Amino acid sequence: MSGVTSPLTTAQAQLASAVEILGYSPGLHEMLATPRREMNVAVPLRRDTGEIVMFHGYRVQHNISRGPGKGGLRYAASVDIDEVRALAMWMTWKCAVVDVPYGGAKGGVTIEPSQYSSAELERVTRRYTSEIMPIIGPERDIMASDIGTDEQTMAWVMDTYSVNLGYTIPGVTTGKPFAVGGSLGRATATGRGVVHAAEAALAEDGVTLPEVTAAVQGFGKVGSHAVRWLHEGGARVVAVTDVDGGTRADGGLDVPALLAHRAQGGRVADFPGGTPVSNAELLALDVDLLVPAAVEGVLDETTAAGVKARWVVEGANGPTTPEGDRVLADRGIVVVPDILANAGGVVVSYFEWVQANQAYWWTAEEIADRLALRMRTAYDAVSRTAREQSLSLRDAALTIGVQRVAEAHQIRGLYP
Ligand SMILES: NC(=O)c1ccc[n+]([C@@H]2O[C@H](COP(=O)([O-])OP(=O)(O)OC[C@H]3O[C@@H](n4cnc5c(N)ncnc54)[C@H](O)[C@@H]3O)[C@@H](O)[C@H]2O)c1
Repeated sequence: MSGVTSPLTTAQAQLASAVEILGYSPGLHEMLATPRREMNVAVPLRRDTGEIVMFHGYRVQHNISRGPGKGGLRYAASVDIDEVRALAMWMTWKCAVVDVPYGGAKGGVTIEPSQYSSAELERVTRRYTSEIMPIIGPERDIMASDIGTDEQTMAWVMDTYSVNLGYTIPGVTTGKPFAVGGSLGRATATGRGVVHAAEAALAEDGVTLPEVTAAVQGFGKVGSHAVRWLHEGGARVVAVTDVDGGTRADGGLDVPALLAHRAQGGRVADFPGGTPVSNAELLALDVDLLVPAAVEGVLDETTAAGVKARWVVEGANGPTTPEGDRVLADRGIVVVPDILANAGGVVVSYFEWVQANQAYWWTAEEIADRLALRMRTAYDAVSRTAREQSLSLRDAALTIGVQRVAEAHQIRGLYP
């Protein structure tokens, strides 16, 4: 992590850059920068031992001009209101870039989930959900999983919301298990979308997946599926890390064996089919494609200078600081930005919400085809804008997203 540039500073600098390109007034800039609603809640937990501990939780609706708020729920020790504000702002631009009818939101609880039992996490989730009930709902703000939360967390949120209102409302969360109104293909969607974005970026240089080597940081809900789809697409995945470090094999990791090792509870760093590699080493490996899919701020001025990859495809939100961005751009490295590259998750979340609201479920093939089409359409629009206006892919994506949100503001008018 950079330690210098916080996620909120990064998000604000990115917005400022888009506003400058678009020539917007200071007033409109401020309106776009300011979250519409924020909720700060206390989350007391009775531990399994009977002891009471207090946590803090947040829900930020950065913008709701294009539709209900949409965004994940993060459980991590790093969570604070500013991190949630940054993540909510990125959701606003992301939903606009892939043109799903949502605003941007995010939630978080400052808790290290690995330190608590499943029963404790269930109680934290139900209490947090009850506290933010007034501002969430399928037409208000729809939650999904993020770092430290999963399908089970989303089922608890949906159940708590539904029980309190007296009937089942699957559309209040996405990323739920299929048995309670989830969508086929949601669990793998973000990773799959990352690979669609990578393929589109490579294709601009006439390169295909089987011709490239790749390194992926993060082996969670995004990283593990990105690794899987990269492998299935023919790329040679040579290194993977998670929070404890990772594994490397220059001839290519045996990805099915790594996924099986992980599924059995093994640490990536202990995978017998590779040699150890640290997170810092992974970022500087001599590979074609680098996919940071873990946490914010890992590519700063210093680490960006060591990147040897030709393409960086951002699976994580905010993995590159503005200083890191400048270094990568100066070195001619193509960065496919987070709000485009990892948007596959929110695209299939949108499909899940649509299916839940109409109580009619689509096939896995329909979902995969529609996801691929959305990612391709969004990539092409961003790439075209970048070419026509001589912008980076990041500035092009931000410009498209910010412009769509500003347009919604302008058409709706300022009340009163
Ligand atoms: N889950 C989604 O659908 C989704 C969608 C879009 C963006 N994202 C973003 O992708 C990133 C990862 O989310 P996720 O859902 O996969 O979370 P996750 O909790 O499932 O996985 C996180 C992974 O990152 C690793 N990690 C944590 N801290 C690290 C560190 N300091 N250095 C290296 N690795 C570290 C963990 O070990 C784990 O492998 C986040 O930035 C998240 O906001 C997630």
